[in-house]
Amino acid sequence: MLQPLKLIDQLRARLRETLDLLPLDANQGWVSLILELPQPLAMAPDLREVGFYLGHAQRGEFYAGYGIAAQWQAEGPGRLERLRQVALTWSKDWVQIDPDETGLVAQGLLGFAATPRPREGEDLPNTLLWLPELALIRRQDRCALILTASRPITRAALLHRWEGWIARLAPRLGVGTPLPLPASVLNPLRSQPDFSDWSRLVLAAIDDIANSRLEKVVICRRQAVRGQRPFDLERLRAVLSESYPSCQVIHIRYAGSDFIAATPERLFRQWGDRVEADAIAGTACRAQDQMQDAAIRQALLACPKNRHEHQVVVDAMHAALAPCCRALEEAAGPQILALNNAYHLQTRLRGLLRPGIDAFALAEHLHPTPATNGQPRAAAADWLRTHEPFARGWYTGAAGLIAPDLSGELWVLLRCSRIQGQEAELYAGAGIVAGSEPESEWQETEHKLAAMSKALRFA
Ligand SMILES: C=C(O[C@@H]1C=C(C(=O)O)C=C[C@H]1O)C(=O)O
Repeated sequence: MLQPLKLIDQLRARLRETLDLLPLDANQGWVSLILELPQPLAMAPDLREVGFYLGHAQRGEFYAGYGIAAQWQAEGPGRLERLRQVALTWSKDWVQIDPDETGLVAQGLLGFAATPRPREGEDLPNTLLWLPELALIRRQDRCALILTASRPITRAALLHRWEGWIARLAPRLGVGTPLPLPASVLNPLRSQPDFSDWSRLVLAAIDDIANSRLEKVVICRRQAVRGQRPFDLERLRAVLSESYPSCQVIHIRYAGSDFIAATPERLFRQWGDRVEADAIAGTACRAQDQMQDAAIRQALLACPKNRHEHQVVVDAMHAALAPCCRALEEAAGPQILALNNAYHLQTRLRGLLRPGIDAFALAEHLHPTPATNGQPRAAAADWLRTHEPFARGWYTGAAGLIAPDLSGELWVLLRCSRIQGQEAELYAGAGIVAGSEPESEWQETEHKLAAMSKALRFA
């Protein structure tokens, strides 16, 4: 890695060399400058200000955004369509200059809460589309810095802002990935619902399933914990990436609140006229012992209750995608998705899209799937609104990157936590179908909560 000072000088010089390429006319819109970084980065630093981070260790990718060049918010029915209308202007109003021919593009973050109706106690906007002022991107071995601003803007103002970002970022680029701290103790605070209310909820759901009002509903818990030191989010990102390399680590810091997830569940990826979506439902906790672990895997594949719970999700996602696609197929399955701590059943759907179907339209059709809400969709949402004792916020919502051509990839926000200083609120849920039992579903949520709580102990 270059010495920080040298890097600052190099980036400043490149900025001054390339600034004249930017069209700073009086037109409204945005402008981005993409500058290649001389060496691949191991990680994206947390500059401790408003920003977001999406990283996938196995793919060797991250996209970190800092500051706000532009943002749009929406809520209520039609929330995604309203933001889609904004993003449709990107292709003509967002000029991106890539003088180093990196082939990388500036993207926006799209994120949204579980339901379009905001509820009290939610601290992130219900639906948010966000262009950061500075982004660090890594794809395979290629790394770039992307600077973005709203137009019109003068060259002098741009230089001042962007040099400021480079000065703040460059000294942090040479610093390696933070190591886990010695394990500390987490004290559990309240769980909403507690076990007895949980049992009542699960039994009520099973009743409504027996009465054919529902086929499946996903009931969730919120568990508060207190650590012995303020959590270090940069370290937490590193611990989560190391522990769950196939998961997408998503960190959003906005309006003084930190939301972080390490999710195994990709809602979809869309590029050109293609879409891939993953149905993930059906869970078993893994064992240390290899023989026992192999038996758990086989038992999950053969378990009628889990297969049914999974199939409900596959069928609903198939039905949701069908109107968007001119061809749609699902892989033979289900397959096993193996995480460090759990096995899930997974089925991949692949489709060829009809013209005009972009990432916003796919999000609108697909979200929420019965993996996190239930089936039928509206009945399950009503049931949860009247029964669940807290606002889910962004938990079971989705987030991901959207490119200027409105293609993108969204991840379901699971295995996540809202963090404030030394306290964290963790979320987890379990799918209830005929044959579910309160005790084992509670154990499943305990296990899912542990994915985040274990990592928090080292941060
Ligand atoms: C709801 C959660 O997970 C979802 C529910 C699953 C299940 O019930 O088997 C499995 C994966 C996720 O789709 C969660 O992690 O909180």
